[in-house]
Amino acid sequence: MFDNLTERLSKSLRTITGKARLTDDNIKDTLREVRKALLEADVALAVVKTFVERVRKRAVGVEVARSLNPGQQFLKIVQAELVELMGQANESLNLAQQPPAVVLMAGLQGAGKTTSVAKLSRFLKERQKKKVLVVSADIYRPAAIKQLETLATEVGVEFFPSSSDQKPIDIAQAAIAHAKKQFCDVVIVDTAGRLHIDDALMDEIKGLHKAINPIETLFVIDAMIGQDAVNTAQAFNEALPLTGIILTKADGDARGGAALSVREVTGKPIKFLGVGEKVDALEPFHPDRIASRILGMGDLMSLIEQAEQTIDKAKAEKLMNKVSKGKGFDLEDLRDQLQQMQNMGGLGSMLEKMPGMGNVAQMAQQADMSKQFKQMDAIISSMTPQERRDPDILSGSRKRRITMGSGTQIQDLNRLLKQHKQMSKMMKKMKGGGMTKMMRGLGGMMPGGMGGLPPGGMR
Ligand SMILES: Nc1nc2c(ncn2[C@@H]2O[C@H](COP(=O)(O)OP(=O)(O)OP(=O)(O)O)[C@@H](O)[C@H]2O)c(=O)[nH]1
Repeated sequence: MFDNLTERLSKSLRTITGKARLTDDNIKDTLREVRKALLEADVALAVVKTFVERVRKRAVGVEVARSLNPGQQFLKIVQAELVELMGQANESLNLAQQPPAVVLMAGLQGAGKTTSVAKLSRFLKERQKKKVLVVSADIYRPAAIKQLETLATEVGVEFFPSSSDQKPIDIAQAAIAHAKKQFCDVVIVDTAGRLHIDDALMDEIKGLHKAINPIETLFVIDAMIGQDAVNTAQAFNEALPLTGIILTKADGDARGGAALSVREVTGKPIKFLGVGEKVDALEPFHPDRIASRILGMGDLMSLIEQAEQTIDKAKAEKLMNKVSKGKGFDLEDLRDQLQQMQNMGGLGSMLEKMPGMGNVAQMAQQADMSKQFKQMDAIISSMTPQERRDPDILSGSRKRRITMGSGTQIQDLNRLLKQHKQMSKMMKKMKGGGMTKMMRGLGGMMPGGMGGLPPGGMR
């Protein structure tokens, strides 16, 4: 989401890096560029102004620490201010109340409310071991209720049936009463979408809010709507006592402005980012990590957490044992690793979180790495178990058989074998451990050891 912004900001900050001192003039020049970069990323004008002014105030007359050059010092200020802009700490959901804790979802049509209900319920179930019940109070779009039912089944949470001839308040109250009886911890209420700010529907959701008194009222907003995000967020914030925001479609090519503006204009924290269409594509929002990502410093913490969530621990351990006993990293293992990368959203999404890899990530996405992964998978699948264990036995005729079987060329197979050799060497060096360890290693290489530090990076 932040690719362009990252690129523009890095460019503008580069000019100040070479300077011996931070002066009024070079600060002014750099800030002009920063301002342009933010506006281009669709950050609201008022927010840009406040932000630039805050950075300027902090930068002017600052004592440059001996260990940092002026550019780094300036970067540190920009990072701290970005964090400030997006809210200090990650504010998770407040579910501490007599169960069930009621969560109300609000937002425009198509913002991703229903999908977010499913993602959130899965998140609460898997990460916080909560018993979740979901219900749809969208009586206008009959397919909406069915959509929620399908998603609830997919993520394995309880669905409370409703129908379009009921009243939204009755539906929500019945669901809450049912949840109490069933000892559910959380009830998530999905609501009807609005095409735009529509008085009748706004009144309806206000009434619903009053009747069920949710502990969390989450506003779901699509990052792709750019500058409009601010007006929409403001309108919802005035109508409802929002407690937080879910910013969806952060995986798309949105320019990132919404992420930077909504907190400032509503005063409400972004609590989650939607990063894909699948039900597991939800990330808790950490302003400090996002600030690092925007500044091209990567987000290793999120990557490591994600790896720990998705990587099959048993398999990783088996691999570690195998490699540490001096047995090779074979093609079967390579296939497992590729699979795990795919599960983590593919190489592009992983690279995006690595420091300085933003551009490479874009290239990887453009080159459609998933196609290459599929091709590698097809090649390995066309080998016999013996060949996978010991690729050195691959003679010319075996290679021909494999490429015929997988619909690939000899060059593709040779490339795969070369990549496998390289990975195998790397694994030996790390004595197994696969991706989690590889990323830990990367974290350790960061200036200041970001991987080992609590989120916060440079502060
Ligand atoms: N890429 C991407 N797509 C998303 C994300 N969240 C939702 N979507 C997609 O956005 C579309 C709309 O999502 P819904 O959940 O149906 O939206 P809604 O707000 O419930 O819409 P209404 O029920 O009509 O109000 C669907 O195609 C989703 O798959 C996300 O984080 N990333």
